[in-house]
Amino acid sequence: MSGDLRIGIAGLGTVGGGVAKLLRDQADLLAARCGRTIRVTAVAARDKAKDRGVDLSACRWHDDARALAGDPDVDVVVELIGGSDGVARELIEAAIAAGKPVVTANKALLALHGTVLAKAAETAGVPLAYEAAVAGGIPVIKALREGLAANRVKRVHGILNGTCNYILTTMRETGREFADVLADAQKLGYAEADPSFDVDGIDAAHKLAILSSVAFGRELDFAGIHVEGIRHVSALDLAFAEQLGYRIKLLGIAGVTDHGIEQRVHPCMVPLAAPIAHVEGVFNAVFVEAEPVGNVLLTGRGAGEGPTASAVVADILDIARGHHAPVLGLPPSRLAPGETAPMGRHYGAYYIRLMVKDQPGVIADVAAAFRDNAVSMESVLQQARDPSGPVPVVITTHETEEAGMMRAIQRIAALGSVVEPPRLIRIEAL
Ligand SMILES: NC(=O)c1ccc[n+]([C@@H]2O[C@H](COP(=O)([O-])OP(=O)(O)OC[C@H]3O[C@@H](n4cnc5c(N)ncnc54)[C@H](O)[C@@H]3O)[C@@H](O)[C@H]2O)c1
Ligand SMILES: N[C@@H](CCO)C(=O)O
Ligand code: NA
Repeated sequence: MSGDLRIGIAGLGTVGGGVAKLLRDQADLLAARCGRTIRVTAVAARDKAKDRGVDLSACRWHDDARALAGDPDVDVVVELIGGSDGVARELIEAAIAAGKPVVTANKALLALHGTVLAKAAETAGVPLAYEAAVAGGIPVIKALREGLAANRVKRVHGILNGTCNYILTTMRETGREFADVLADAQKLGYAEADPSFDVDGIDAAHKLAILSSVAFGRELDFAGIHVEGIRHVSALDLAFAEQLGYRIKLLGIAGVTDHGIEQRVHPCMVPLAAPIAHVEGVFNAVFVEAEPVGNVLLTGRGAGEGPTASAVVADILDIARGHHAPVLGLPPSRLAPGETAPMGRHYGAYYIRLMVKDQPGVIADVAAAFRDNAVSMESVLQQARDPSGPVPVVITTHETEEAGMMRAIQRIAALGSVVEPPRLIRIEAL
């Protein structure tokens, strides 16, 4: 493919608008870097009159985004609509069938259908590029698929959702409430169209499924991921964590274990000594442990117009240059099956937050429940906050056998002096 590279963009929202602006603003730099002029020739977007800060009046406007696949003036289809099925999926399938390269930022679609789409793209001999789908502007897919391709990856973990990291950071720094800070993240264009995907950990799990596939050479298995979100993390937990020398982060963790590949997304107590504890705001981070390279930490903005547009346009440049790596890092026939090992949380250290009545013997009852189930407590913090209300009590444990921990928690939850369900956050020694 030579001459001008003609782009069709579906979706002109936060990311699509940013891509159109970046292609306009950096046209000369991009042409110099790939030896071709890249121009937008067709778009499909709702609300044609909406001002996106870029003049697209010369483009062909399609009412049906799927028509971009058959548009003779489009060489590359860029899908920035979102959604794990429907038009986004049909557009990508039609583009591949038409022999057109595809660039997408759609982690939901790839997490659920990425293996099938990768096989279709490889069969058709066309690129399916998705750098923007994982960790926004951080080039983590290219790092794993190219820069680290000579390594065996043992574990990847990271902060994969900018909205949650922005919420946890801002709540801790300002004391503002969850709902208030989430509204900010939406205004800033960080959150998904349905923000429950962010706060319930689903978006991070979408990305972890893709990361795991590329890192460990296996088919995607989103359904196998253990997922918890951040709704139950309170301002109290954030303050206690700081006092105890931790930061609370929503982490995605995938690693090779003796019973297969484990994949999990949940809030974690991260020691302040760990670099990832200091990745704040909308920033993401991906920590790769591999041989022979050792540890690699990549960090950058994981959401927002500019960082995401940067990743989308990088994929367009690769296509302009004729770069074409296997979609998931390996030819589909070489991918291992995707099934995920059951959650191997047999041992772990935990932070437990209780809300108890201010009455004699409460701590003794709690301690007895832990003692009788062989759970070793490391620290106990009790701070009377509201004289008329329940008292927060925070306990951290040493590494302990999880079954005993769960028996102790059940016994504690049944105590008449415990007025709310105990809240647990796993302490991750990263
Ligand atoms: N916002 C981010 O920081 C970010 C980062 C990485 C990846 N993504 C992904 O990029 C994609 C787009 O995200 P966004 O933040 O730009 O969302 P958005 O809601 O701002 O934009 C999506 C746009 O697509 C339009 N649209 C929806 N259905 C359409 C259809 N059938 N035909 C034409 N237009 C249609 C909507 O009107 C909207 O303008 C999603 O898959 C998202 O998960 C977003
Ligand atoms: N809603 C996503 C956008 C980037 O994928 C996030 O907050 O990380
Ligand atoms: Na990325």
